[in-house]
Amino acid sequence: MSNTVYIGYYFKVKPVQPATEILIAELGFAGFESFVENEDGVTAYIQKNEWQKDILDDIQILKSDEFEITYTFSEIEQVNWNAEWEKNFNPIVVDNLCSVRAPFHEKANTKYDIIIEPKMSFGTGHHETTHMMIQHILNNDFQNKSVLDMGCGTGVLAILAELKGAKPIDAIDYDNWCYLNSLENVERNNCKNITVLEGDASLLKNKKYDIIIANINRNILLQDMHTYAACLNKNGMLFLSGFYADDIPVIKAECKKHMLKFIEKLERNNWVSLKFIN
Ligand SMILES: C[S@@+](CC[C@H](N)C(=O)[O-])C[C@H]1O[C@@H](n2cnc3c(N)ncnc32)[C@H](O)[C@@H]1O
Repeated sequence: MSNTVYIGYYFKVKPVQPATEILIAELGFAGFESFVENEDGVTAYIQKNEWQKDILDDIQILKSDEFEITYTFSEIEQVNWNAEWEKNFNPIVVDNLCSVRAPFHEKANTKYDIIIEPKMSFGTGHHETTHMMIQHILNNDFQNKSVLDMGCGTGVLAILAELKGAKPIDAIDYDNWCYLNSLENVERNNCKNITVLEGDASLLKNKKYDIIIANINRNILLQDMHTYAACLNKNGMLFLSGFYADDIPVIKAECKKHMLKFIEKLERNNWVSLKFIN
């Protein structure tokens, strides 16, 4: 429970994605500190002493004709974050094998039981892309493989990789909150083989991995593909997600440029996740 005074903005977004994701990114840059997503959009919180009347003036997505975004806001004396997460984070189970739940949920009866304190980071397993990446990890051999989890969010994929026997594992995110949250979750799940790093693809000079997992977005993946390809050991596997079915041709073309061979596609609600090998 925090005693800080917050301003809460309640955004309704149509259609909800990808606009909500973009909105959260922009609000984060503007100083908003915490976000709770729901089926209509997102509630975003900023500390009152960080707030100004024109705080939303530079939020570009609010000016877009492609999305309809409405909002109200109000001052909140105290935010009970635990209650907020409890309301918004349901445990999930992937293929009856892996569950992702919060500490306040009951212990799951699956082979892999991952505990995530989601806070603000992406990666609760609720998102289609995380779900499919979990499926890829479940379906492939990770035993004793070196792994990079690029854009690790809460660290959920790196944690599953360790549970499947991978080592060593680097989990990287450029967002400070995700970096801190991943460190917390790695410890919470007693992982011993994961190094969490704050940064981006520029950290990957001279690094080599047997497996690279990157659930980010189309543009970052296209931009950094040459780096991923250079970091992948011979016979390595690359798992990509964070984009739509329509983006498959451009992602495949970029991979082909780097001699990465397409192997498999998973799809959920128009989001996709692809496997490549080199
Ligand atoms: C879609 S989330 C995926 C989180 C988690 N891996 C999962 O599967 O649920 C993408 C993550 O990538 C991070 N990210 C975005 N661009 C990045 C970049 N250039 N370098 C490193 N991390 C990045 C974001 O901060 C975010 O946590």
